[in-house]
Amino acid sequence: MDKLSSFQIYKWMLSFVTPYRGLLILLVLSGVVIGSVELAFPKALQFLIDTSIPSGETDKFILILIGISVLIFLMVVTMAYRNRIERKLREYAARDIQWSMFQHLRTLGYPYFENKPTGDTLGLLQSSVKAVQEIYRIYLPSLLWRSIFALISLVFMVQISPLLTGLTLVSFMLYYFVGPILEKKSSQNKSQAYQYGKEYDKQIYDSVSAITEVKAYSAQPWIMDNFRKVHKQYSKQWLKALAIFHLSEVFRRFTYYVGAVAVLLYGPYCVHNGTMLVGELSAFILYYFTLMALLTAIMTDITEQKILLLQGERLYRFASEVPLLQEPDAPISLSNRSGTIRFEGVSFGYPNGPMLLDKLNLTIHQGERVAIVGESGNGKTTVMKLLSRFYDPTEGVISIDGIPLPLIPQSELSDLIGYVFQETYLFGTSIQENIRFGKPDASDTEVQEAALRAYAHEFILATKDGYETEVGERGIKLSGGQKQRISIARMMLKRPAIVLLDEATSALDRESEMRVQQSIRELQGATVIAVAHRLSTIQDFDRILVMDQGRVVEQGNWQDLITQRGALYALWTGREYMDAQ
Ligand SMILES: Nc1ncnc2c1ncn2[C@@H]1O[C@H](COP(=O)(O)OP(=O)(O)OP(=O)(O)O)[C@@H](O)[C@H]1O
Repeated sequence: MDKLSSFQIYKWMLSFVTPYRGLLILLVLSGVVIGSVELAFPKALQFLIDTSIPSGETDKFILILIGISVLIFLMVVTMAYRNRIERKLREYAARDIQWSMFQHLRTLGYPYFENKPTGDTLGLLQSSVKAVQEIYRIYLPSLLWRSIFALISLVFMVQISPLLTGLTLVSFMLYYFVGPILEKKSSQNKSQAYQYGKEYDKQIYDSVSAITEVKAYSAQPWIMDNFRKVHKQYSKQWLKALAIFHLSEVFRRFTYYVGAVAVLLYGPYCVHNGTMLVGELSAFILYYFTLMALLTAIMTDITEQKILLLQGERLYRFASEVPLLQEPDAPISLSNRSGTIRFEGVSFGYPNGPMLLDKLNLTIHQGERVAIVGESGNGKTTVMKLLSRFYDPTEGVISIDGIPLPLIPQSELSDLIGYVFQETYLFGTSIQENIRFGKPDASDTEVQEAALRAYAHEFILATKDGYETEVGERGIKLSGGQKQRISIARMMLKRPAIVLLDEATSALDRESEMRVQQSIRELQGATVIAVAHRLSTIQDFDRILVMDQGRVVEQGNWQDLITQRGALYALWTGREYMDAQ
């Protein structure tokens, strides 16, 4: 993995602020106004001690006080204005980064989700985004105003005594010789602690999402044991990181007071030899303490931001992740027609995996009903995934109506295809909403018609609230067969031109399965491609493809292939017993 500099990451994080540079400029200007007024007080004190008191010119001092009162009023108004623009700036940037990450996640597509644990992605979109948002909400505004105040204080200090200013800054610079070493050590330890924290988040996610398995296997002690181990490492690492962090804090304070002692020793000497007035020294000391408080706070901000940079780096890497599948530059529209599907010399292997499909050639005509059969794990589902363009082939071309898939807009392809997956995912909402997912603008009647055709209507009516029944998280309150029928109803509602059924009826009883098969048969003009292990369900398909080792080794209708006594016959006789069950 390339090493990224903090500057690179910080620049990227700040890019979410640049669209609001107008607000940023206003924020800086208001900071200058507020800082100048606030820091005028030591100057007024200096005038009082050096000029007003010795000369007895109280009129002038009263005039100055009136002037300061006007400025204070101006400052209070500016403060209210500054708070408003600061709020806008930080909330806009925080909103934009969250939205941008979410949008990016969508473009990454299927391969990303299949290869990244969900816990990781959730952690990224929740904790990392939140951490980076703190930069806009806390650190950036405070760094801005602290830097402005520090600069103004420094200007006043130099104006009073450049020599004394140089002397105090030397003590501050002392921190830089030792501070960065401690800070680096601290952030390395915190980085390690974050890694353990990530692992901890992942374990929490896994234990919640696999609650059924945990219960069924009485795995609670095992889970708790793992938790304890990771949590122990996590808290130990944090304690270590914090210890080093506090050591650097102590050292910073030490340098702070070294400077103060230098001012207290050298300042009176300057007054004594007449190079400085008492009022000037008093004002200088006030400016010095203000400046040091600001500089040390800036240092703390920078150190704390460094820790957030680790989260920023995770997000930056995520944002730089190039989608495996790109939208076409010059798309060709299919206009919702399907046509002939062709696989020409298609080879494919999953990233970092062995080759699965080996120069596969396949033609499926519009309206044809084709079943793909074969031993488990030999690539049947993969053929469906490639046709849906979840992945691109390593070699060869897949086309619909002569147009290669990469040239078809992804949204059109999704509209064209209705995929009923091996595992049904239901959202934790009502049955109705879960079916409507297939066509968001469908009427209630359309939803019910789709449910009827998926042979789901009757069981839905038998549930407590009918179509309004909540299915629980991931549909936990429904049986496997019920979930499958809802998933089929979704597809029926969508009425796609190409229907992909991956073991879509495997959890149904015989009667439900026959009814659903009949409805699928009635899908006018649709091309149907089905993967099935229960061979009895595909006997009336127009064509059966038998796959072995990434190739189609046999194809034809049921009768011909069984008579031929080849690969299908071998599968059939091997599975007769299973089918009879
Ligand atoms: N996302 C993935 N990353 C890596 N390997 C994968 C991925 N998905 C599937 N595989 C592997 O690819 C091979 C083929 O999987 P596929 O799901 O296409 O088989 P299948 O013929 O449909 O199996 P089954 O009949 O059991 O559903 C399997 O060995 C599987 O482990």
